[in-house]
Amino acid sequence: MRIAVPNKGRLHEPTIDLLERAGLHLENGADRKLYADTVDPDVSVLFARAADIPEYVADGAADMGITGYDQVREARVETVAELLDLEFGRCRLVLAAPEDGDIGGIADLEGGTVATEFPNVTRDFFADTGVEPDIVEVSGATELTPHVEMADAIVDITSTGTTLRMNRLAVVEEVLASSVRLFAREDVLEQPKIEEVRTALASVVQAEGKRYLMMNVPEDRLEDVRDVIPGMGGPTVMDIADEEGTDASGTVAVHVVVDERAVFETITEVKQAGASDILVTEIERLVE
Ligand SMILES: Nc1ncnc2c1ncn2[C@@H]1O[C@H](COP(=O)(O)OP(=O)(O)OP(=O)(O)O)[C@@H](O)[C@H]1O
Ligand SMILES: O=P(O)(O)OC[C@H]1O[C@H](OP(=O)(O)OP(=O)(O)O)[C@H](O)[C@@H]1O
Ligand SMILES: [Mg+2]
Repeated sequence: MRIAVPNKGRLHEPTIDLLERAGLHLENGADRKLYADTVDPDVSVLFARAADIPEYVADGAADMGITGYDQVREARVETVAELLDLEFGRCRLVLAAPEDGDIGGIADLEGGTVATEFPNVTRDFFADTGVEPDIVEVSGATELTPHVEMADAIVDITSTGTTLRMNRLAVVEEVLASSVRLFAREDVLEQPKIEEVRTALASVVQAEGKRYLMMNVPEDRLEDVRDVIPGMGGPTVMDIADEEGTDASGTVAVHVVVDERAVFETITEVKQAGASDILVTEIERLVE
């Protein structure tokens, strides 16, 4: 089983990091080779350009792929299926035009020109609108084209909006929302390894933004503590043995997974409800 992953650019590092955290440590691949092995003898990695990955998977050079949804859509591959949203590399493809120009809406582009690195996505977008501008494919610096009379508008990636602003361009319409996805070729979907890899990566995504809380609670305050815990699926409650090894301590240990954003409030509330010795830890993986 081979996974194609970005060889450079902004998706490379986070993708490698995700594989590592999922337990798929890379081996023999640190020196910018084309392939790397992983600790799992049945899983190897192929490094490719983010834009080429969907095609590599469709053609059989790899079985699974990790790249932006925008690239999957642009490649128009029909034989791959999405398995998982990896929830990083979030960005939008937008139709944008000069702030002070005459393009205020899609209709203003009839007979006009749109420059983009994503001609297929752009064509599909306009096909639904009934407006038919010329589409010019460029391979970078798309934001400059409206200022050198090459195009009336562009379809390009934005996330913080800085690049658009710097080039005095304003969003006319959103074309596509993207994030990085795990996908596989349809003819290998039934292979058990695919599900193993999906589960491992999903466990990392699941753990992101979650914290593990442990605390001691007097048995007679347990209900009060339980009432203020927002945990997923309810807390785990365990007896604590006292010095003689019997469980007569009257105290229980409560463990719970909570959303990172709820940690601060939860600590205050469980403390008021009688909990003590509260411990907060990160979660590496969470297999559901
Ligand atoms: N500003 C951004 N914020 C978030 N995600 C982005 C941003 N720019 C690009 N991406 C995502 O990363 C993918 C690859 O972009 P990146 O810039 O890393 O590669 P690239 O420009 O194709 O690299 P290269 O051309 O050097 O191979 C995009 O298809 C998109 O999914
Ligand atoms: O909304 P922003 O946060 O400004 O991000 C948008 C920019 O990010 C990407 O470029 P990147 O930085 O990857 O450079 P590249 O053109 O070399 O790929 C994209 O092509 C935009 O130009
Ligand atoms: Mg880029």
